[in-house]
Amino acid sequence: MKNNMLLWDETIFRDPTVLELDYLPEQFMHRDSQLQSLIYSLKPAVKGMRPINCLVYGPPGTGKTSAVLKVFEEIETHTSDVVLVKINCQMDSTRFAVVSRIYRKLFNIDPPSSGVAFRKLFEKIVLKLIEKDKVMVVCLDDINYLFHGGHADEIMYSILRAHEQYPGVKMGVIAIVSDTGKLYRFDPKVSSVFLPEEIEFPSYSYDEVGDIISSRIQLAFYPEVVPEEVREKIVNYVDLTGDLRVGIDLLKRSGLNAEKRASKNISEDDVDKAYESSRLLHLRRNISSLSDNEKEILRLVAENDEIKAGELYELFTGNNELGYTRFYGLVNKLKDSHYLDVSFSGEGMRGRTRIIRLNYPADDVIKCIRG
Ligand SMILES: Nc1ncnc2c1ncn2[C@@H]1O[C@H](COP(=O)(O)OP(=O)(O)OP(=O)(O)O)[C@@H](O)[C@H]1O
Repeated sequence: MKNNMLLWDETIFRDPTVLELDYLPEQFMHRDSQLQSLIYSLKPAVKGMRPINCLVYGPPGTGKTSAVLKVFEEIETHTSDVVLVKINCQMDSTRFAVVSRIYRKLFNIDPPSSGVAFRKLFEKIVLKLIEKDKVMVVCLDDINYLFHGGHADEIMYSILRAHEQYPGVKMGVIAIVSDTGKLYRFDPKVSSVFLPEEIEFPSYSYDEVGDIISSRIQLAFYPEVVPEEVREKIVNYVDLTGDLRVGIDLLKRSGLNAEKRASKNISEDDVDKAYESSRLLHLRRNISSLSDNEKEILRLVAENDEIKAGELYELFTGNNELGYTRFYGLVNKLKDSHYLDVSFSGEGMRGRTRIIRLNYPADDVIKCIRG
C-alpha cells in the first residue's frame, strides 16, 4: 500500500469532537472586548445584584452564543448563587416553551405538561428565586424566532418587570439577535424597561477567520493533514458567507471525504465537494428564521427568475391579504438582509418599475425553504 494511504483503522482526526457545533473552544480569539462587556454586565449578578441586561447582535456564526456560554462557564466556577439559563429560541419558540425550560433548570424536573398557565409557572420560578436568594440570568438565544408570534415581547416583559410584582426578585436578560441589519423591534412597553448594554459582534476579518480556522485545524487533525492551500481555500469559503460555522462544517466534511478516499491528507477537491453541503447550512439556517410571508415572497421570486414588484404583489396576494405597504416593507427587509436585489427599470406607468431578483441560486433557496 502507498504510504500516503490510510490503513483501514487509521484516522486523520486527532480530536473530532472539536469539529462538533456544540464544542465550546477553550481559546476564544478576537472577541476580547465583547467578552469584557459581557463580564461587566454580569458581574453584579455574582455579587448578588440584578445584572445589566444585554443585547448581543451580529450576523450568524460570529461567536455570539459561544461568548455568552464562555462567560456562563466562568461564572459557574465562582458561584452557584446565579442561575444561568440559555434558551435556544429556535427550538423553544413559544413563551410556554421558554418558561418550561427555565423551570427545568431551576427545579431540575419537568414542569406539569398541561393545565398550567404561563403565569403560574412563571410565579413558581420567581418565588423560588426569592426564597433561595438567587439571581437568574436568562439568555434568549436567537430571539428572532420569538418575534413572529409576539412571544418575544411577552417574555421580555414578564422577566424585566417581574420585580414590580414580586419585590426582591433579581432577573436579567441577555437577548441574542442573529441579524445583520438590526431588524428587530420590541414593543414600547418592553423598550421602556429594556435599556441594554449593546454588544456588537461584527463579522470576522479575513485574517481573524484565518487564525480561528488554523487553531481549530491544529486541535482537530494530526500534523500535515491540512496543507496550506487547503486551509486557505476553507478560509476563502468562510469569507464568502461570513459564517464560521461553514468553516468548521467544511473541516469536518472534507476530512471525512479524505478518509473516504483513504488519503492521509485533505485535498482541494475534498473541500469543494464538502462545500456543496456546507454552503446550504448557512442559507438554510438564515431562511428558517424568516416569517412565512417572507419565505413566500422568496419562493415566488425564486420561481420567477426576475419579477416586477407589482407582478410579485399580485402573485403574493393570490393567497394572502397583506396590503401593498406591508408587502413592500417585507421586500425591503429581504433586500436589507441581502436575499433580494431590487433595481429600477426605465419602463412602467410612472417611468420607474422595480425589478426584483434573488441574490442566491434559485434552486438553493427553494431547497432551503422546504427545510
Ligand atoms: N472567536 C472564536 N474562536 C473560536 N471559535 C469561534 C469563535 N467565534 C466563533 N467560533 C465558532 O464558530 C461557531 C459559531 O459560533 P456561535 O454559534 O457562537 O455563533 P453565533 O454568532 O451565536 O451564531 P448564530 O447567530 O447563527 O447563532 C461555533 O462552533 C464556535 O465554536
